[in-house]
This record gives sequence, C-alpha cells and structure tokens, in this order.
Amino acid sequence: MPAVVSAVGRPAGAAVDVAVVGAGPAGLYAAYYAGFRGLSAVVVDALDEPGGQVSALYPEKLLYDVAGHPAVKGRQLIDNLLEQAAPFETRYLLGRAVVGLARRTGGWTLSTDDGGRVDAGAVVIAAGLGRFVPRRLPCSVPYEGRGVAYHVPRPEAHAGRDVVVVGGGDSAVDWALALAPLARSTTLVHRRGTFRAHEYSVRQLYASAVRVVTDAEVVACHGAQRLEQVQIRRGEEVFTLPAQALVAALGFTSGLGPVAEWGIDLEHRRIRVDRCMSTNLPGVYAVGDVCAYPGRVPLITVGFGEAGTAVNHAAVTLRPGERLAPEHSSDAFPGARDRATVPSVSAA
Ligand SMILES: Cc1cc2nc3c(=O)[nH]c(=O)nc-3n(C[C@H](O)[C@H](O)[C@H](O)COP(=O)(O)OP(=O)(O)OC[C@H]3O[C@@H](n4cnc5c(N)ncnc54)[C@H](O)[C@@H]3O)c2cc1C
Repeated sequence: MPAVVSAVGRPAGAAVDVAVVGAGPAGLYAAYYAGFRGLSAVVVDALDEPGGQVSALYPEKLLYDVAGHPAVKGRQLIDNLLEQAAPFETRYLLGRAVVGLARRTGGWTLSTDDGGRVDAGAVVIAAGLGRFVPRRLPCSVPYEGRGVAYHVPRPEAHAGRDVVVVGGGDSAVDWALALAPLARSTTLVHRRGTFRAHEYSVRQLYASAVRVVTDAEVVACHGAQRLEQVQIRRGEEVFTLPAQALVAALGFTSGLGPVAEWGIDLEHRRIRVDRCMSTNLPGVYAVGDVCAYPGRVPLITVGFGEAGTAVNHAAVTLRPGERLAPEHSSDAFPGARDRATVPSVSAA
C-alpha cells in the first residue's frame, strides 16, 4: 500500500485547488481526478485509515461489481485507488473531522475538529454516510489504542498475537477468519447463539481454527500498559483468556453531523446536487453516497463517475478557459510528474 501519512494536529498549509471531504472510494477517486486535471488536492477524513465504508466495514470481502475488476478485495481496491492518485501531490489529512465550511475570497475554508483549516478553491464533499462512530464495548474503552481497536485494516499487524474479536455480524466473522491464519490464537465472542453474518462465512468460521464462544460476553479487560487479558462470562462460568488485541466489531453509527449545518440543500439526509454534481453553494460539489438526485444507485462505480464529473466541472470553474472534457488519459497524462520516479503519497 502506498504510504498514507496522517498529519493530525498539524496545520494544512497553503491553499489548494480542491479540498475533498472524505477518503472513501469516491473521495479517493476525486483526489486522483484533481491530480489528473493538474489541480492540487487535500483529502480530509475523520478516520485514521483511508477507504471509508470499504476499509471500516468490509476490507476482507471480495467485490465483484467494480468496473474493470472481475473480483477485488475491499482492501486491495483502496490500495489501488491510493496508488492511482500517488503520482500527484495529494495530501491526506487523516484522523480529523471537517466541522465547518465558510466562504472566503476565491473559495472556501474548511475547519477541522483539531483547530486546523484548509483553504481551497473548490470543495468536493464525499462524506458517504457521514462520520462513523464505533459502538464501544464499555469495559474495553480504557484500552483504546493500547490493544483495543474497532476495525482491522491490516490483519498482518496481529501476527503472533492472541486476538479476541467481539461481535456477531459480517465484520466480526470476516475479521476472525482473516486473523486466524496469522494470530497465535483467535477467539470470537458473541453474546447470542447464532450469527447475523453471511451463511457461507459462518460455515467457514466453524471449519476454521477460530475458537467460537457464543452466548457469552467480554466483561473485563486487564493489563498494565497495554491489554493483556480479557475476562469472559458465559452463563455462570467466568474465564480469562490472554489477549494482546481485542477487536470490538459491534458496528458503527453514522450521521452527516456538521455537514448538515453548512447551509447546503439536503434531501433525506443527503446532499442535493444537479447534473454537474454541484450543490446550491458555488464551487461546492457532492459525490458518492452522500449525494442525492433522482434515481441514484449507491454503488462504488457510480461514485467514481460522479467524482470525475464534479472535478471536471471544478476545473472549469477554477480555471475559466479550460475545457470541460479532459484529455484522454491514454493520450496524455497532464499534471503528473514522471510516473517512474515519483514516490507514493506525499505527507501533509
Ligand atoms: C457490507 C457492505 C458491502 C458493500 N458491498 C458493495 C459492493 O459489493 N459493491 C459496491 O459498489 N458497493 C458496496 N457497498 C457500498 C459501498 O461501500 C459504498 O457505496 C461506498 O463506500 C460509498 O463510498 P463514498 O466514498 O461515497 O463514502 P464512504 O465509503 O461512506 O466514505 C465516506 C468517508 O467520509 C468520511 N467523513 C464523513 N463525514 C466527514 C467529516 N465531517 N469530516 C471528515 N471525514 C468525514 C467518513 O469517515 C468516511 O471515511 C457495500 C457497503 C457495505 C456496508
């Protein structure tokens, strides 16, 4: 995967042409497209990892309906999108939420929840379902970042560890299956007797090395500096397992949050756009699952097309005289430095 640098706590720097809110598939493709059109771009996401729903909810699943990919793992698709944007000077500001949008001369200023700001000529909102907030397992909260996590972007990071996954849905089962070949031990704890996950995955689960503990709950976490053990209660029985990692796969809540307060026209908690992907605010576009127009279908491939449309229109707005239709990428590669010599994604 190209190196994506989180710049939490650092100012975003000089004005850019395009600020993208959200590093899901639509936002990442908007960043690529900005580079392709010779525009500088910053992508801001509240999550520490790029990839939006794909990374947070199903990085290990295969997708079969993304154009040009007969089958691609969620994680691989996001890596590919990052690699595609890598020749350009895209900056990724991860782990910070955009909380404000204010007009300024020549564009817009985004403010972030760490007190930072990004000045941009145009804004592409690719906020999907909004900010994801993980459902927490109360007893594990003190160990957040010290062994307790809410998703598994890189299963390899858990190699050789004792891992306890908590939950009964697709993410919990998928992650347990992905971790089992790598971890020293993998235990899946679910408070009910049956799983909500896909039937095929559940069959794989019971055939795997994962220790499955149903009708049970993690009731305590212990450890000095980091997580070392978890206590599990199953009926009257209470037992302790070694655990250097606990993955609380209890789902996420999501909501548009501050985006709804920026004076943008909304429709059923989505941002209303026209055929150019423009919102009612000049120079502010919306793409991907966050946008609404009659007949929209919430698919990744659709979001890619919308991102291209929005950035091409932004290019014309930012640089009057430019053509709306881009050159064919097969004929020219405008805006990029020499592909062969360029490192991956640059830091903020
Ligand atoms: C289990 C599952 C399986 C799926 N399978 C498929 C499939 O096979 N094929 C397919 O086409 N689609 C599939 N989808 C749908 C697909 O994942 C979504 O359509 C796609 O992720 C939408 O992309 P997006 O970039 O618009 O938004 P998202 O992926 O939702 O990303 C939005 C990003 O914006 C960030 N954000 C939101 N608000 C802010 C803010 N204020 N500040 C900073 N960051 C913010 C969020 O943190 C998030 O990272 C599936 C979805 C799920 C849940």
